[in-house]
Amino acid sequence: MTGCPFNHEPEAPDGGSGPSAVGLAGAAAGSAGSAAGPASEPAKRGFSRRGLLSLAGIGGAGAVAGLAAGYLGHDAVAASAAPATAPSSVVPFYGERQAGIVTPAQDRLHMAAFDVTVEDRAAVIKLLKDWTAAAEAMTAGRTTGATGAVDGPYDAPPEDTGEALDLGAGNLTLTFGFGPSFFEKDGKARFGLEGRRPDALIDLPHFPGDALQPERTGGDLVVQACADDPQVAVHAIRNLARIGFGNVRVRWSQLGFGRTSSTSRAQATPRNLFGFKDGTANLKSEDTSLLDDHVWATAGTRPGEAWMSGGSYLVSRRIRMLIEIWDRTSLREQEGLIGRTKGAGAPLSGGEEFSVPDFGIKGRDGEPLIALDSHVRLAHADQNNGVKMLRRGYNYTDGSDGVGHLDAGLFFIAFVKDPRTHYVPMQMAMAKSDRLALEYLKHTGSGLFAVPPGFKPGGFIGDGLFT
Ligand SMILES: C=CC1=C(C)c2cc3[nH]c(cc4nc(cc5[nH]c(cc1n2)c(C)c5CCC(=O)O)C(CCC(=O)O)=C4C)c(C)c3C=C
Ligand SMILES: [Fe+2]
Repeated sequence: MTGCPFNHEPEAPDGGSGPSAVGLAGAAAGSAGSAAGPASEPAKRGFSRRGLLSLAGIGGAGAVAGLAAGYLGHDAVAASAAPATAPSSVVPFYGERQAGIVTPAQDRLHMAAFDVTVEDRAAVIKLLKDWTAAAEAMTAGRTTGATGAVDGPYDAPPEDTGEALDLGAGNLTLTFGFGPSFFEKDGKARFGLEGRRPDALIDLPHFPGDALQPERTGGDLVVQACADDPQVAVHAIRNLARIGFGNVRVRWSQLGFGRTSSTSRAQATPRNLFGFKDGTANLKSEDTSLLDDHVWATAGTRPGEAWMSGGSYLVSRRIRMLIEIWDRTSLREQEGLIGRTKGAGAPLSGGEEFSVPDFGIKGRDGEPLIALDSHVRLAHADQNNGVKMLRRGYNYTDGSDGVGHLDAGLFFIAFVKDPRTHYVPMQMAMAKSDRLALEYLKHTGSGLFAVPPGFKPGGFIGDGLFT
C-alpha cells in the first residue's frame, strides 16, 4: 500500500460495503484527529474549480453549495468518492456471476497476471479484500481509497493515481481468477489451501507448435480489465498493482485495442486482424441454457472444489498472427483457411453470416465447400464432442519484432465450464490439423485461471476459497 499515515483504504466490509461506508467513516475520524488530515488538505492548496464544476454536473448547484459549506469537513472526502459518470456506463460489480464474462464485450482490454510474493495467508486475504474495495469503487467510476487522487495529505502519495479522473466508469469490468501456481509452489500447498485446487484447474499440456514465452505465461492471479476507454482499463490494473505493492508483482500484462467477439446479440460482429468477422458463432449472453452447459462451472466432485460452483475457467492465449504473410495470400486462400467469406462472414456452404454451416456440401470438384482443415470446421461443436465456448478475445499490436514485422495478433480469451473437456481437445485438434494455425499463427503466451462466482456485498474476491 502507499504507506500513507492517512491511508483509509476501506477494510473488507463485514456487513455490507456499499460505496465505502467504512472508508468514509475512517476518513472522517482521521480528519477529526489531526489538523493535517485529508479533509484539511484541500483547504491548504485550494479545491480545484474543475472538481466543483464536475460535481455541479452530477448533483447540480445544490451539491456545489453543500460542498462549499462543508469545505473543511469530510464532504471533501465524500466528493472524491463521488461517481463522475452517468449511471448508464456502470456495469454492476455485485451479482451471481463476475462481470466481464457475459457482459457485452467492451472495446478495450488490459489484462494482467500477478505472482504473489508472500506466503502469508492473512496477507493474501488482506490483499484480496483491498482489491475488492478498489474494484468496487473503480467499476462505479470512483477513485480508490478514501481520499482518492487529490484529497489526501499533501505530503503523501495519493491513494489513486488520477489518470481516470473525469473519464467516468466507462463500463469497466474487473474479472479475477486464480492460476494453478496460486495453490501450489515447489510441490507444496500455499496459503493453507490443501485440497482446494479444483481438479479442472490443470497445468495445460504442451500443444504442437507452442512457442510460449515464460514471461508471458502463467501467473498466480489474473485480472481482466475491460472498458470502453483504454485509460480506464489501464488505470484499474495500475491501481490494483499499486495496492498490491509488496505482496504481488506483475508477471505479464497485455493491452487489447479492439474486441474480436460479440457476447450479446445486440452487438455487431467485429473483425480480427486477418480482416474476418470474429465472434459470429460465439455463445452469447442470451443463450442462458447453453451457458449453463458450456461456461458455468459446477461444484465438482470433491467438497474442496465446491467454491467454484457458478464460476468459470478463463483460458488466455497470446496468439501472434503472421500478418505480413497473410497479406500476400489470395482472398480465395484466406476464405478457404477460415471456412467463411471475408465480406459477410457467411459459411462457405452458403447463406448469410448467421446461417448454420453445412459441412456435408461438396463443390464441383467433389471437395467439401468448408475444407476439412479449415478453422471453423475444426472449431465447430460437431467436431468437438458437442462442446462450445464463450470467446472474449482482443486484437493487439505490441510494436515490432526488430526484423521488420509487426508483433500483432489476437489475445485469445475464452470462458469454459471445464478446460479438460471444453478447451484442451479443441486446441489439440487445431494445433495438429488447422492450416490457419499451422501456417499463420504462433502461440507466445498462455494462462489458465479459475474464476470464482460473483461477489456479494461484504464479501471479497475468492472468499469461498478461504472459508
Ligand atoms: C481453441 C480455440 C480457438 C482458438 C485458439 C482460436 C483462434 C483464432 N480464431 C480466429 C478466427 C476465427 N475463429 C472463428 C470461429 C471459431 N473459433 C473458435 C475457437 C478458437 N479460435 C471457435 C469455437 C469458433 C466457432 C466455430 C463455430 O462454431 O462455427 C471465426 C469465424 C467466425 C466466428 O464464428 O467467430 C474466425 C474468423 C483467429 C484469427 C484465431 C487466432 C489468432
Ligand atoms: Fe477461432
